[in-house]
Amino acid sequence: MTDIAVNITDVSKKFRLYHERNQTLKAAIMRGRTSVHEDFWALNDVSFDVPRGSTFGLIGSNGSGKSTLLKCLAKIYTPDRGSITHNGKMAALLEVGSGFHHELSGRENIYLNGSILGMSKKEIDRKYDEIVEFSGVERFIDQPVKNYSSGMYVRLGFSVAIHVEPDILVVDEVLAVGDAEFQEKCFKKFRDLKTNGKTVILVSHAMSTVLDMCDHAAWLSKGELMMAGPVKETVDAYKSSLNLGE
Ligand SMILES: Nc1ncnc2c1ncn2[C@@H]1O[C@H](COP(=O)(O)OP(=O)(O)OP(=O)(O)O)[C@@H](O)[C@H]1O
Repeated sequence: MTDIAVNITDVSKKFRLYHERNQTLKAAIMRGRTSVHEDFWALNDVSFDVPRGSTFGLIGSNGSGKSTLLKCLAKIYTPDRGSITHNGKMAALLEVGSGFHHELSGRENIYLNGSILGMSKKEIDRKYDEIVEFSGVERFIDQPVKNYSSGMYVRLGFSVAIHVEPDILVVDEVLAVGDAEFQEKCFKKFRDLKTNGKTVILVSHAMSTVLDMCDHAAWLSKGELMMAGPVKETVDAYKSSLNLGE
């Protein structure tokens, strides 16, 4: 078995930025089907490995490409160049409410989201009570989730994701919307996963959290990898770049 949970090699991802030169309907009709756009590379030749069993922080300023990279990991986006390979079962919690159907109840969404993440109905039946208990939203479990607060969404989403028992758990900044008690519960869960040799990849703007939780980190800036390695060195380098006005 390899010591690498995720290998990212020369990953680039581009988006199209559309520019409307003239906003009138007449101009749009005259222009026909052609549109004016430029290619924007949100990730540019990014390569690094995530060691198995590490808690790995992804850091960098707003718009540096962290969420785009996580979406490539979770196969929501396909990179335009490069490759990503991972060893083991992956579960991802990316945006508040992603994978949930707003009209359905919390109970129905546990089954929907659980099966999207690869659990069988039998497995969800078995874990259902634990999922609800960890989420702390028991009272509202039969209400449509469109009435949930963002913290409640994240509680339920996180609870489903960890009950998939993934080898690699990928979490975007979403935990920040949970309250202090729930965040502490999540951090405890990260420690348990680490003790059991599982890998956690998380995005955070809170450097104290990254230093506290992670052993490794990668720093992205404007879609490029600036540094990947032990957490302290990487966070220090990122912080000094901010003092210098990166
Ligand atoms: N679907 C999209 N279409 C066009 N541009 C996009 C799209 N998704 C992301 N981008 C652009 O890609 C860049 C990287 O965005 P991304 O969300 O990955 O950054 P981030 O590091 O996660 O930022 P933040 O810390 O603010 O969450 C940004 O400039 C953003 O505008």
